[in-house]
Amino acid sequence: MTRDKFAQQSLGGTLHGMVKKSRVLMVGAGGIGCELLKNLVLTGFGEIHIVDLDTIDLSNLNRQFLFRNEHIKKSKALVAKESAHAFNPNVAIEAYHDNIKDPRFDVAWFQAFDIVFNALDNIDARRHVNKMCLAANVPLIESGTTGFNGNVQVIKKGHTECYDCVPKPTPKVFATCTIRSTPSQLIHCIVWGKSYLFAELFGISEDDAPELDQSLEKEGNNADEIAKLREEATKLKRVREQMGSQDFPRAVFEMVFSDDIERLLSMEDMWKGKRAPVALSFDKLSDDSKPPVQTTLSDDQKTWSVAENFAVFVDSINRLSQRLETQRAQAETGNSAPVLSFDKDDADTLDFVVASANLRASIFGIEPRSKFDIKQMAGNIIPAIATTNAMTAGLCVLQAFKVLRYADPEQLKRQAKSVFLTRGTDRMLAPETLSAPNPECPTCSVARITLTVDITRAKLSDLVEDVLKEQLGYGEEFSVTKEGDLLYDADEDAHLNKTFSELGLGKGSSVTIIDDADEDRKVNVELTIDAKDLPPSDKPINLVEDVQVATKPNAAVSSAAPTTNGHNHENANGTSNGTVENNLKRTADQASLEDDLVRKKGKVMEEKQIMDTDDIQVIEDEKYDGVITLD
Ligand SMILES: Nc1ncnc2c1ncn2[C@@H]1O[C@H](COP(=O)(O)OP(=O)(O)OP(=O)(O)O)[C@@H](O)[C@H]1O
Ligand SMILES: [Zn+2]
Repeated sequence: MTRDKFAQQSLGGTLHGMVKKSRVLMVGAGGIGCELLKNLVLTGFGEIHIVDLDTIDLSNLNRQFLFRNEHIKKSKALVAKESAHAFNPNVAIEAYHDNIKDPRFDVAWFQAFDIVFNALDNIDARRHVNKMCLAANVPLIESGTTGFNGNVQVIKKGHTECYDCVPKPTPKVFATCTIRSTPSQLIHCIVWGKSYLFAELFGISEDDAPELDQSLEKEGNNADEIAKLREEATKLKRVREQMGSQDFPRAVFEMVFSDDIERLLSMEDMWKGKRAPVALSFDKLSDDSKPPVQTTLSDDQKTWSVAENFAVFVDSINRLSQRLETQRAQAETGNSAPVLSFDKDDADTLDFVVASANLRASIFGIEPRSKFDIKQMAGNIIPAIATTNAMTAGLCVLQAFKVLRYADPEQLKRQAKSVFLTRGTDRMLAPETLSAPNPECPTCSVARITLTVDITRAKLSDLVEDVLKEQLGYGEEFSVTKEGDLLYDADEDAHLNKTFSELGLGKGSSVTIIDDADEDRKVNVELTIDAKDLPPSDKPINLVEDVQVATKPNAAVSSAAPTTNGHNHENANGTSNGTVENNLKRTADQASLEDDLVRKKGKVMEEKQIMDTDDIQVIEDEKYDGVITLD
């Protein structure tokens, strides 16, 4: 019996032949990636390339089953290749321990694949691969999971929505005043410990903290309170100068848990109808009885008492100060001063944030939590679930079959699905028809033009004046951006005299041109740079071919975002939550009625040995103890 007999039987000869001949790329070899690679190898995908920049961590082993203890600190891509190859030596696997954003993975490299799979954990890398697949015109199967939710989406340039067609929500931010003056939940105290106290003492200042919303200050609200908060931060900077002295823990403690709280209390208006905070005393807590700090630290599931949190606070602040002092002593003069950053897996930083958050919580009458719980909250951790990854990876392969089978893109659009995996609704899997591209999408509704540029000679002004205004016919109102950062518009001319290399624009990088004219607006254009040394007598920047930029159809502006599916609530991990809100969906009752038909049909299929992977729907059927029926 040949190794691929079963794959051939279940897929049928034609599709199986296509699978065997295919050349695919998998980006990311983590939770979804390990499952997906196993599926691809066992199904017999002929040539599989894997890219992952990371090394294996102990915390990966519970679900990333291609990795074992002895692989810790080794490259994920290389170990995944070795482990998976043993499942099917007929498959060729190539592994790269690298960032997918590396210039060596250019458009031509992407073009050599039949399908690209994203098995990533961050929006930035997903957007990059999305862009490369659009540029290379290669179908992309995008996937993501968060806890029990998963989703898979097929992206085909010009025919379906791309990853950027539906804008992604920005991460949650908290108002500064809630964090600094009036916390009402433990998460506010954790953000305070992590993004304010820790950052001010050991890291970069709060001005750079992404979780704090500074807009209140900009709008001039609560002027007195803001002034007070600024004063506190300045005082804390002075306390920071005492780092290394024996009195440092006391100085920090008394400032943030005693003096600042007393000052807050003096703003009586703030506490009308609210529980007023109660300041803590360093001396009293020093005298309170508590176990040795190592005993407290050894139990991360227990909620520590105020005295225990106090002991951990003092202990961790000493550990962190010593570490920073040592780093400073070793730092070379002339380099910027070393700083520490919060990492949920760095025990010193986590202990400090847990103790600080719980002490602050006790001041404001908020329920404290265990170190284990606070680690999840501080690290924005949503537990990764192996089963969700496995199901999602399975769905990726089912969609890949459609990509291989339907060469005609419009047929593919009709046959392939965007699938949502979710709990808490009638159906675990909700397949959806793919939407058409959003005509306003900043990524896929763009025209792509290549420029030959001598990057050491060409200036931004050459691009603006010679290429855009002169050759492509832009008026005065347009902007030039690089990865979302503004380089030029009618009010921003600071960079005009800089060369491309000074602006960090080299081979393969690109800028986007957005026309802001009132009428006949041109479609967005992405200019990709082909860096070349050009003779000094030549112009330093040239269009590769004669092009004209089309104008936007007026109607498209209002018909913009295809938000018909109500599914696009993306969370931090980049997966949508898959809530079923669409009226077009069948109800549970309808679904179970259909189940009977499905089962009958299944029987007939079994008898006739018809193997057709199209239109697979999975329905959880409670009447039959959660049996899953494939239609
Ligand atoms: N730019 C990138 N280039 C290549 N690989 C990337 C890039 N960004 C992320 N990855 C990889 O994508 C994978 C995503 O896997 P997963 O979501 O399971 O994350 P993880 O880091 O393995 O686990 P966790 O974040 O839950 O600890 C990781 O292995 C990560 O290294
Ligand atoms: Zn798009």
